[in-house]
Amino acid sequence: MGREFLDLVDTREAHSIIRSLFQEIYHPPKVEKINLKYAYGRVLAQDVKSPIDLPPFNRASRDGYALKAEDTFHASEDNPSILKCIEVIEAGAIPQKKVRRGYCSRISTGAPIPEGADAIVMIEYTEEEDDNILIYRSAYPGQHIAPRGSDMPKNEIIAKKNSILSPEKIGAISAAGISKVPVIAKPKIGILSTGNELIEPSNHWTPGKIFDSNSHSLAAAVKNCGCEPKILGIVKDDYTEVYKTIQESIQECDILITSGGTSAGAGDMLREVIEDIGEVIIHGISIKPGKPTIIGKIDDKLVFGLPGFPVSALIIFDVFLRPYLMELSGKPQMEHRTIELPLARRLHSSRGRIHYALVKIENNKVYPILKDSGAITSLADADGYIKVPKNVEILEEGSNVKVSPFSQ
Ligand SMILES: Nc1nc2c(c(=O)[nH]1)N[C@H]1C(S)=C(S)[C@@H](COP(=O)(O)OP(=O)(O)OC[C@H]3O[C@@H](n4cnc5c(N)ncnc54)[C@H](O)[C@@H]3O)O[C@H]1N2
Ligand code: MOO
Repeated sequence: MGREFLDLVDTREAHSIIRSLFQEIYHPPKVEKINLKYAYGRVLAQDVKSPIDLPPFNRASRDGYALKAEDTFHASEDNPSILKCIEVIEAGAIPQKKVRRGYCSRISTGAPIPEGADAIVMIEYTEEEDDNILIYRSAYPGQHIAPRGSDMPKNEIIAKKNSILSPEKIGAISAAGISKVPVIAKPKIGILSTGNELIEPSNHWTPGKIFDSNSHSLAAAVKNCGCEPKILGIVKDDYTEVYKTIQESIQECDILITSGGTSAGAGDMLREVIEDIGEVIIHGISIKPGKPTIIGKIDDKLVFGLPGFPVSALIIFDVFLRPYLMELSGKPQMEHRTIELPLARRLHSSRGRIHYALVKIENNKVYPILKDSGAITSLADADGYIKVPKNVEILEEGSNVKVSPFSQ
């Protein structure tokens, strides 16, 4: 007998080991400063405060005349106030003249309010007649003026640590004159497929070969967790090649995910390679599918050896990587919601391992997908999975089950 995974750990123990490894290796998360241009969707690593008052000066919020409100108190359509215009202030200009009683300045929206003025009357309620400006409406002090700091005073928090940079937040940050923001660095996740039978989907099929689907499904799942996947390609079941590739690629990423070669087959040497370069922490989890999963550590980085079967690889990713990767990238995790519905037909499970059974939901009933872990179509059909406890062998038709949907 080979030295394959004889010491299975149960899922709870596996979670507890993974949680402490992430805590030990990847905390606190790496932070990088990036240009606001690239910040959409990223997670802020610190509070961002405004270094200035916003608006930075008392600002006109309408086109019209800046004046003293008291000059207009009795103004009406029949009895306009008559003022003299002393200046025209465009947005971006600096007012040169003080507005005194009996005078006004023509002003554009966004321009600074001249000294002495305390209100704006909109251009629609005025008329220019010879040298005079006729004001047909009264104004109250402060009318159509956005005072300095009224939008956001200096040092106020614009966006909080851990918030996701939305278009609105990016707008507010740039309005404060900030062009770079500290964000949580996206963890780089290397993805390597192992197997002599594998070829790229872009290659021509030849007998005995299988298109590599794990690289692509795992890369998408990694992205969905807010991390950056790096597809490293396919490596043959050859000790030296696997050794060299893992040793080199671990340098370029924070976590390495491999698929295939975890089991007891002739070409399965992943365990040996990880042991020779670093250490194997777990080999074998009491879960179905995914039993031969390997978790190891190389150069203080984690390596997850997922089983080659596409269903097994994705289920193990979902159960043992997704929650930790999301936490690492700062991506908010939705509450793990499940949908409770009756089972459409009886489901047999194997005793002794927690069974994650793929299911489809139709007409408010849960249909188990009865293909094996190698069937990629079972994934494409599945809406999610149900968790069958390890001591349960049969779930009867009609019994209520909780479905964990794949896309949260
Ligand atoms: N004697 C035993 N055989 C197997 C056992 C066992 O306990 N004793 N466990 C079975 C279980 S359970 C699983 S799961 C698989 C896991 O095997 P490996 O991780 O070694 O995976 P491979 O043998 O390399 O591949 C399995 C299967 O998946 C296909 N595959 C692999 N990589 C990809 C990929 N990137 N894209 C698409 N398909 C892939 C591969 O062609 C195989 O068909 O072992 C069982 N055997
Ligand atoms: O553990 Mo394997 O992944 O059952 O199919």
